[in-house]
Amino acid sequence: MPQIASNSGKNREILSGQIALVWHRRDLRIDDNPALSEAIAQVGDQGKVLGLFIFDPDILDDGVTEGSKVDFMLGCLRELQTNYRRLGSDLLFMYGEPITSLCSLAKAINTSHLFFNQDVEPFAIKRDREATQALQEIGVKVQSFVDIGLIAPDAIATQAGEPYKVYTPFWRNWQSKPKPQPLDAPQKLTGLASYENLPVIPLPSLRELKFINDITLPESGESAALALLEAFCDGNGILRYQTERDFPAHAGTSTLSPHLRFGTVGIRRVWEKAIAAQQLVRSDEDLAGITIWQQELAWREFYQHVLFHFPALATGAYRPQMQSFPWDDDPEKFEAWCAGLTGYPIVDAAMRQLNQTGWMHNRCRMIVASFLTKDLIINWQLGERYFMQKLLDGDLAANNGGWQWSASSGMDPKPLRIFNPASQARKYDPEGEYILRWLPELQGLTTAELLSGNIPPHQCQRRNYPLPIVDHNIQQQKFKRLYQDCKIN
Ligand SMILES: Cc1cc2nc3c(=O)[nH]c(=O)nc-3n(C[C@H](O)[C@H](O)[C@H](O)COP(=O)(O)OP(=O)(O)OC[C@H]3O[C@@H](n4cnc5c(N)ncnc54)[C@H](O)[C@@H]3O)c2cc1C
Repeated sequence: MPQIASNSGKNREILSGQIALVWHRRDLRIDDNPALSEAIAQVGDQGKVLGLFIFDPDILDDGVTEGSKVDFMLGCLRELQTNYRRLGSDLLFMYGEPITSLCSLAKAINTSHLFFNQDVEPFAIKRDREATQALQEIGVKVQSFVDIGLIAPDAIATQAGEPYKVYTPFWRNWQSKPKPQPLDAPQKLTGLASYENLPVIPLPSLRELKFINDITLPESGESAALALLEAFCDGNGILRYQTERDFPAHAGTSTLSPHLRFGTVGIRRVWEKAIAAQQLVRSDEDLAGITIWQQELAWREFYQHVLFHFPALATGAYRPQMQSFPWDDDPEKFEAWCAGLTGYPIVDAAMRQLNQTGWMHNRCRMIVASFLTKDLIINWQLGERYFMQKLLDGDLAANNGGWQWSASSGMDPKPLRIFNPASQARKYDPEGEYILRWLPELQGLTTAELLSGNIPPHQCQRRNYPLPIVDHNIQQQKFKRLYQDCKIN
C-alpha cells in the first residue's frame, strides 16, 4: 500500500533566516493552505517564503488538457501571485520537467526546504516521490501535507483494516471522524531582495502556452471561490440543496467544483462553512439539505480514497468481468454524443452545456454517461477522456469514479443501472426548461415532444435536429445480454 505522510506540524523545526519554497500544484490559494502555513511557521520572522508553480509540458501537451482549463488556471495563478506580492514575497513560475526545474531553482536561491501539499493521483504520487528523492540528494529537506481531503486516504479503513470499496460504510466512518480546522491566510511574507538571474519566467499568457479558449469562463481565483462558498452556505443554497440539487434548470448546487479541483478554496474552509450553516438551521428540511451536501463532499473523498488505494482504477475497469466487455465503439455515434446530436434532447442539452461552459450538472452527467455506455454501448473510457478534456473541474478521482459507477464497471454493489433518458427528463426537467436553454432550435415543440424525444421527422428536419441515433429499448436489452454474458464467462 502506498504511504502518505500526515501533516507534520508537531515535529516543527525553526529554520530561522532560511529560504523555504512552497510548490503549488492544485492548491492555488493562500488561505487554509497547510504547506504555506507550515513553511511560514518554520522559517519564523527572519526567514523567507517563496511560492513556486511549474508548468509541466507533459501535462500541458497530454492531448487531454484544453485551453479553457488552462485559461481558468492562469486566472487562479494571477490572483495567487498578486496575493504573494501583496504580502511581501512572490510566486515564481517555471516551465519544464518538474524535478529538474525544482533542483535548479533550489540551487539558484539556496533553499534548504521545500513544502508541498499531497495529491492522490498515481502520476502525482510517483512524481512527488521522485522529486523528494532528487531534492534530498542535493541537501534539500522536503515536507508534504494532507490537503485535498478532510481525512487522508490512509487515515480511514474498515474494521478489518482494509480500504473501503463501498460508499455508505465509508460515509458512516468518515462523518464520525473529527475534521481539521481551516488555517488562516498569512498576513505577511518576506521574499528575496532581488529576483534577477533566476531560472524563472513571468506568468505566461494562454497564447504563449499555445492554447486558445473560446468559452466564457466562470470567475477564477481564490476571492471568487470564497464568494461562491459564502453565497451558497450563508444564503439558502445549502438549505435547499436536498430539494433543488437534481433539477438542472435550477441553480441548485454550489458550482464550486472547478475551485475544489484547482484548490482555490481549502476543504477545511468549506467544511467550516457547512458546519456554521448547520448551527443555524430551523427545520429538519434545512438540516437534510446540509447533510446531503456534506455527503457529496464525502463522495469526493471516497473517490480519492479508492483511487489512492487502487491506482489501477485510473487505467481500466475495477470489475474483472468488465475488463473485456465487447463495447461497440462506433466513432460516428461517439462524435454525435460529443457534439450533442444524438436526437435525445436531454442528452444533447447536457452535452451542449458541457461544450459551451466547461461544466455540466451532476444529474446530466449521470444521464449522458449512462447513455454513452448503455445506449450507445461505447467504452466509458472514451467518455471519461472527453469529460477530462472539457470539464473545468475535470478531476481523475471524481471523474473516473463517476464513469465507472455509470458504466457498471466500478465498485458499486448494485452495478447494473440503466437510465431511461425520457423518464429522467420527465422527472428532473418537467417543463423542458433546461432542454430549451441548450437546444434553442427545439423552440415551438410541445413539452411532451421535448421530454420524450419523440419529435416528428419533419419537425427534426426543419430544425436541422437529428432523429434518435439509436432505440433506447433495443439498446438496453442488448446491453443487458452482453452484461449477463460477461458475468457468466
Ligand atoms: C460521469 C461523471 C463524471 C464526473 N466527473 C467529475 C469531475 O471530473 N470532477 C468533479 O469534481 N466531479 C465530477 N463528477 C461529480 C459531480 O457531477 C460534480 O462534482 C458536481 O456536478 C459539481 O457541481 P457542484 O460543484 O455544483 O457540486 P455540489 O453539488 O455543490 O457538490 C459540492 C462538491 O462536492 C463534490 N461532489 C459532488 N458530487 C460528487 C460526486 N458524485 N462525486 C464526487 N464528488 C462530488 C464536488 O467537489 C462538488 O463541487 C462526475 C460525476 C459523474 C456522474
